[in-house]
Amino acid sequence: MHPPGADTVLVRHGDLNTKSNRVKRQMEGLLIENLEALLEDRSIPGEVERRWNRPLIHTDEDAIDAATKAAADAFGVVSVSPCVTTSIEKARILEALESMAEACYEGGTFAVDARRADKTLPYSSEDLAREGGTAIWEAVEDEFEPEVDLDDPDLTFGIEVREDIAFLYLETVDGPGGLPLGAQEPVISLISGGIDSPVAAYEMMCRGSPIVPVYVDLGAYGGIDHEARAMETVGTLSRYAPNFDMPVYKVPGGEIVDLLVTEMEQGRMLSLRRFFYRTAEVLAGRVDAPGIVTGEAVGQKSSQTMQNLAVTSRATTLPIHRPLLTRDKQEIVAQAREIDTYTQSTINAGCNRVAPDQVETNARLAQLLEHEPDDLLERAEAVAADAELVEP
Ligand SMILES: Nc1ncnc2c1ncn2[C@@H]1O[C@H](COP(=O)(O)OP(=O)(O)OP(=O)(O)O)[C@@H](O)[C@H]1O
Repeated sequence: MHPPGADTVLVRHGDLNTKSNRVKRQMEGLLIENLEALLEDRSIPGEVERRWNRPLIHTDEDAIDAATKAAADAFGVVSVSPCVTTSIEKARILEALESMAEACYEGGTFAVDARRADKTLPYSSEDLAREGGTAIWEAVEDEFEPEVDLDDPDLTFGIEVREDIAFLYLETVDGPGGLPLGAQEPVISLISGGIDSPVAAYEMMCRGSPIVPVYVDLGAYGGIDHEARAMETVGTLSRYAPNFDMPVYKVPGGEIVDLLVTEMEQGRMLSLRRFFYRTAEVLAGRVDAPGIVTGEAVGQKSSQTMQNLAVTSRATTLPIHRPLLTRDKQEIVAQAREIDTYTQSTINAGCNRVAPDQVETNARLAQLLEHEPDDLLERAEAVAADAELVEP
């Protein structure tokens, strides 16, 4: 809930505070560009201002909720609050609290959470909290029986006093945290369109790495819905980063999958992963990406046992990042719902089964190479060269 008249979004970032001043300023600049792009993409009126170390979005009350949501979608943002602002005079702050209480308090417990940046002010945070609490109480006591609960209040009146302006708010919306997108090098993101890989890609974006999505077309083993699923999830991810182009490299993998299915029984799924990684490595060279990200998690599938991951990873010299490595499926599903990729990921893609009846859970590279087509990785390089770029 925003207070009446709210026209400013206070944006808080976390990890940037551990950086040197120079890096911090550079990353704040990126965050501001990303916030501006999100506002523009969603047609939300607003100006982003860099003040102290907090970006502020100035907008109008009609757009405040949409601006709050957009800011909470920006990577690097820890939390945001839609605020009214006043001068830093204590009397003005108390008046604003009274008005907020009259308009928004509907009974139940409340608390005041006050902070001030300037320690030379003639009042302390405790003064503000105590006197603010009294002001709120007196504003509503005729109509309600107000009760203060500092541990688990129904409504928190937030006050943040900076050098020359005070922000007042009733709501703090969590952002994804991490670093602003663009703060790190890009990463090749192997996207199948299933539940896991879009979440893994999102996690890398959250650490500042733009993703370069790669989808391997499985030919007769995939199908039109399989591809649509992958493209749509990338489309959803790109809405978090409208100022970053995210065309998908579509790799024609049908012939190779067919070859693996007809020529290999034991270890087929592992060779398929090796094919994916080598393809990703070739494309990484093209876009100067120093790593690959996948949605794999230890033990989630037979191809993802510790031993199998060790063997498949040998197909590339690039690091393979697996942000979901230790996550439970339930947790991944919950995150997919939160970031809005779940529905697309669960479209029935009707793909034909590539997995053999007998799965390998404890592969050794030497044995796998005995069964794998000799030229698999060269073939992977050739099809990667034929990849076409598709807009999601
Ligand atoms: N057709 C594909 N194109 C590109 N990458 C793929 C494709 N299929 C799988 N991958 C990549 O390989 C990883 C492992 O795939 P696999 O199907 O074994 O696992 P998964 O855990 O079900 O992943 P997902 O839910 O993302 O499909 C995926 O997370 C993804 O990064």
